[in-house]
Amino acid sequence: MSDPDPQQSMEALASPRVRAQLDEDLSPRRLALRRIAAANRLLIEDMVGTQVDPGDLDAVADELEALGERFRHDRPRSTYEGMAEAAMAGGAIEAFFDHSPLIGLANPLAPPIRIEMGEELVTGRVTFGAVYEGPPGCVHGGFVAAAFDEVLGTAQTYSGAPGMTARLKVDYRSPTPLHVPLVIEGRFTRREGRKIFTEGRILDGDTVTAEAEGLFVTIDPTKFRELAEGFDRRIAGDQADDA
Ligand SMILES: CCCCCCCCCCCCCCCC(=O)SCCNC(=O)CCNC(=O)[C@H](O)C(C)(C)COP(=O)(O)OP(=O)(O)OC[C@H]1O[C@@H](n2cnc3c(N)ncnc32)[C@H](O)[C@@H]1OP(=O)(O)O
Repeated sequence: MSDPDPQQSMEALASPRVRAQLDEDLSPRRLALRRIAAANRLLIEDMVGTQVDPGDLDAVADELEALGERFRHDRPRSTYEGMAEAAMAGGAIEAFFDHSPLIGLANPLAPPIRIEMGEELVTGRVTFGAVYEGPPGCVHGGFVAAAFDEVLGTAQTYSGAPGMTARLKVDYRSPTPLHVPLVIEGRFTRREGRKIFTEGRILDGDTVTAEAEGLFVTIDPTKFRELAEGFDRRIAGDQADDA
């Protein structure tokens, strides 16, 4: 495999994450999808621990089921399939990141983390709400790890040859609080052949709540295509089973 041009990789893979979080030059469809996701995110957050009168809960469920019916017919199996503007479909790569489960503004499951890319440091900013609760008042450790995966996954692009996460080590130093603006830092430290080393930490003010080391392994871009093709075959098999 030839070494990719670092500048090209940054352009192709890194900055679109940042551009994906701007509101500039968006099509009406993407703006609407982001609005829907934001409303959905708020709904999910507000529903956790709801104080709605128990007698009203069935009526709320009826409303949600009726709303769900409007989307059911075109529910995608994958965002690659469902997002006509996404990179895999030949459109703007930023649209692909709109669906990220960590940074995607059009994905209601995303907290979302806001990514900034400095000269050497990637900074993620996020406030985790109630739906991410693990220990009382604190972020579930799995979501801490997921946040690191995203931020270190961005930092690895500074290597010029980004790949997939092979190994993620997390040290949980102190509980990571909910409802508090957190800073997640990520750095590319070195590259050895296809192995890309990164490290990062999560800060609540001056307190380090967690530290991580991530190993990424450069892959041939065709691996993404193979993953997509394998997924298509699996779906085709499912549909044949359903018939
Ligand atoms: C167009 C639209 C698309 C846009 C595109 C965007 C892309 C940006 C997406 C961003 C997303 C955010 C960032 C999230 C990133 C994930 O979340 S990725 C998802 C989670 N990760 C995975 O699913 C990966 C699953 N694992 C694998 O597929 C394979 O194991 C790997 C990682 C590709 C490596 O396999 P391989 O290519 O066969 O490499 P292999 O020869 O086994 O290992 C190479 C070297 O790495 C070492 N190594 C491998 N695994 C390990 C390990 N676990 N521990 C230690 N060393 C290891 C080997 O020892 C070897 O070392 P050397 O002998 O060279 O010294």
